Amino acid sequence: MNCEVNWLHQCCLNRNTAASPRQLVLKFGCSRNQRRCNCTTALPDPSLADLSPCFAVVAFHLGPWCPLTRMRLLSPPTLQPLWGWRSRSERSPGSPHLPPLGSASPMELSPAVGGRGEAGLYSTSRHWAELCGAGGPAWRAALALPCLPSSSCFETFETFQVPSFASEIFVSFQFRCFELETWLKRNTQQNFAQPYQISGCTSLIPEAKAVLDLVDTCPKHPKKGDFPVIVIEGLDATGKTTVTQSLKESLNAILLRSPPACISQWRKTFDDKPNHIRRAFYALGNYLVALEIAKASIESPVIVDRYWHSTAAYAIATEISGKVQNLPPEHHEVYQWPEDLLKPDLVLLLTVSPEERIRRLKGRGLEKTKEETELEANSLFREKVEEAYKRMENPECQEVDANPSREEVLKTILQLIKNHCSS
Ligand SMILES: Nc1ncnc2c1ncn2[C@@H]1O[C@H](COP(=O)(O)OP(=O)(O)OP(=O)(O)O)[C@@H](O)[C@H]1O
Ligand SMILES: Nc1ccn([C@H]2C[C@H](O)[C@@H](COP(=O)(O)O)O2)c(=O)n1
Repeated sequence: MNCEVNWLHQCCLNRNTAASPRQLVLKFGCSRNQRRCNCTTALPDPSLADLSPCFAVVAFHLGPWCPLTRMRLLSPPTLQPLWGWRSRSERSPGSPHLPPLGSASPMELSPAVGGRGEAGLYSTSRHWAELCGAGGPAWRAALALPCLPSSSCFETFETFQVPSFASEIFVSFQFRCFELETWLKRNTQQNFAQPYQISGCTSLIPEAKAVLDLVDTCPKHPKKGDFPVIVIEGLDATGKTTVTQSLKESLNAILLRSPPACISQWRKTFDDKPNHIRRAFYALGNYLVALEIAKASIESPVIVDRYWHSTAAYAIATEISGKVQNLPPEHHEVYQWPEDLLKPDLVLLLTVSPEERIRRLKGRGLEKTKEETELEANSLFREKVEEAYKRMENPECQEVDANPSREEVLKTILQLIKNHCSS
């Protein structure tokens, strides 16, 4: 089964989509007062997110003198690659200089005030993860002059003269995305969807092959049996494990979880990979658990601890920066269930107040995952995950107030199941 996770590209929707549909804007400016240069990138076109694996790089060509201090700037070669970008979610090991895509942040050019510059857009025929895989600063080495113009790795798309600070103006370079896309395709022979498929990284991550081999053994479109399939969703520590265990006993049900046991030994490996690869793993996990659901639901009711909605809600919340309002609008296709994935009969979303969740997390005292730490620290992220859950459609998530006692929550859920599944 070639389970693509291309839909996740949609999660890379940028807030400014409507404003400027197909333009990539790089804005450079120098300010005498601030004594530093700024570079702002905006990536208003979601389809451009596909290009990020062949990420573009802006290099800054510093002039030799600072007119303010009359000090010599950097010694030649003066072309200093200072900026790169990639998918917003990908963190760059070893590169504190690469802020998340779409964010505005000062370039580290303080000592170079006044330098005339040259900005360039470059591409790489290699995937970001591959460049970073070597231990972090590999991308820097790959960018360093004189390899830029001649490198097989990087090619120049276009370069621009950036005026000196004295003009105190900001310059915008607008690349027409269509041209950029065409150019990159021609020059890199990349299929942009490829890096988003787990198959694209089997040479980098041996476990990916093992996961794909397993998925290949799955029949396509497995059918659900006659017994109900109930999924329990929610943020961590909302009580999913507690509820699913109790439901198992009360309903004499089979309890499954996604990702399923057959791939859980590789979970740690993928949790440490760039987000899109990690997500591909979880997406495949859902397809594998679907097979288990199909078999189990022939024999008895099935309870599933997390399923597709988890993968989608966390992915959307990770990819969308800023406020909850930046989430794709309701009914957007990112909230739709994948056509080829077995659908459950009922999805229940456990919600608890932030205070109660923290109480429960503390009470549990287990080792936290990277994301759990983020969830704890970042209430905005948590809100976005929960809001994304609530926007899911077909099947939607039915919210359950899980603040009350274990017994009360179980009673509510059993009643919901009875109402839903007996009709
Ligand atoms: N209704 C409840 N009232 C009080 N405490 C609860 C309730 N439900 C669960 N807990 C406690 O809260 C903690 C978290 O519960 P649980 O492990 O079931 O959450 P979870 O959603 O499965 O978490 P995760 O997704 O991180 O595995 C546990 O210590 C559990 O005993
Ligand atoms: N089907 C799934 C299951 C889990 N995830 C991700 C979402 C979170 O990052 C993390 C939570 O898992 P837990 O600690 O509750 O086991 O795993 C997913 O994307 N898809």
